[in-house]
Amino acid sequence: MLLRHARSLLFLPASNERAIGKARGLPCDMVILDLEDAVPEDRKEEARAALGPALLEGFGDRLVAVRVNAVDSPHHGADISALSGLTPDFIVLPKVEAAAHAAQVHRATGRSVIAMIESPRGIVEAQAIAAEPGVAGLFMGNNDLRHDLRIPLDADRSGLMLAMQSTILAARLSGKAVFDGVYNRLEDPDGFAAECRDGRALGFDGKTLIHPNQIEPANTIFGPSEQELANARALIAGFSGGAERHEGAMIEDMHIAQARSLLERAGQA
Ligand SMILES: CC(C)(COP(=O)(O)OP(=O)(O)OC[C@H]1O[C@@H](n2cnc3c(N)ncnc32)[C@H](O)[C@@H]1OP(=O)(O)O)[C@@H](O)C(=O)NCCC(=O)NCCSC(=O)C[C@H](O)C(=O)O
Ligand SMILES: [Mg+2]
Repeated sequence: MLLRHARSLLFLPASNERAIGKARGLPCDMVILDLEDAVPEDRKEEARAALGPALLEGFGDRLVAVRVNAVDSPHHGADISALSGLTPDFIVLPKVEAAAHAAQVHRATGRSVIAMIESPRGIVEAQAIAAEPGVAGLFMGNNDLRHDLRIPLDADRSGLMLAMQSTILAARLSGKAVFDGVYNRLEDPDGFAAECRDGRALGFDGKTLIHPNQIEPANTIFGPSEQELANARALIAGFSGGAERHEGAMIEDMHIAQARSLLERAGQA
């Protein structure tokens, strides 16, 4: 699967053997083995040691990533050493504030990097980070961002809008994939679905997740839906060029291109 086609990207602590086993049967598009915030200090070594067996057994046709600790963390060096000889599809690098940080990790691991944008400096540098050749995509880190921007955890996302749109803009300028941040409330399916719809409407390709019960709704909402696919097929079938009327709206070449990428995403191009 291409990174930009991923809808559901599930984090789990690399120290959680049960969650690793469970992920192999879940319908997520990417599994992210976390060495950073989901792993307590006294289990970092155990988490690193779990990477080899987990990656060796693999996760079927799901994309696989490892999130290391940030470049300025005391754990970063040991994380990079633990990756020697391992070949996850991507390295997720948190708290990226300079393109050079991502380039450094790409050089050290030989893997494509997904850079997390989760600080004011990261937002300001997002265009340079996304343009770095070793960077395949960007993740929003809205929890860290709320902390740095002093946005209360229970406030809506209006205070994050500039940051999210700047990150999407940066990714698109360089033709990279970009994914929405996690939703923390595990027992609020309506709130989760609303945030997925909001994320898709903003332009994110998919959503990072923290729990199995978030996968199906993310897959559905980042879809595309059967109705959207039917509309796309009808649009392409009826189009002969220039500006035309289609079901009461003007369509032009770019609408056909958009319809084709929807079909491509659904494997129906
Ligand atoms: C959030 C959790 C700690 C909740 O755990 P728990 O209450 O134990 O979950 P459940 O009892 O509901 O679990 C039911 C079964 O599902 C499995 N499970 C749970 N979570 C996962 C998962 N993420 N992946 C795979 N499987 C999972 C349990 O093992 C149960 O299975 P079974 O026993 O067989 O029935 C927990 O969900 C969790 O740890 N989630 C991931 C947390 C994480 O990785 N956090 C880091 C990413 S968040 C982030 O990046 C923030 C960002 O940096 C920012 O700044 O915004
Ligand atoms: Mg974070």
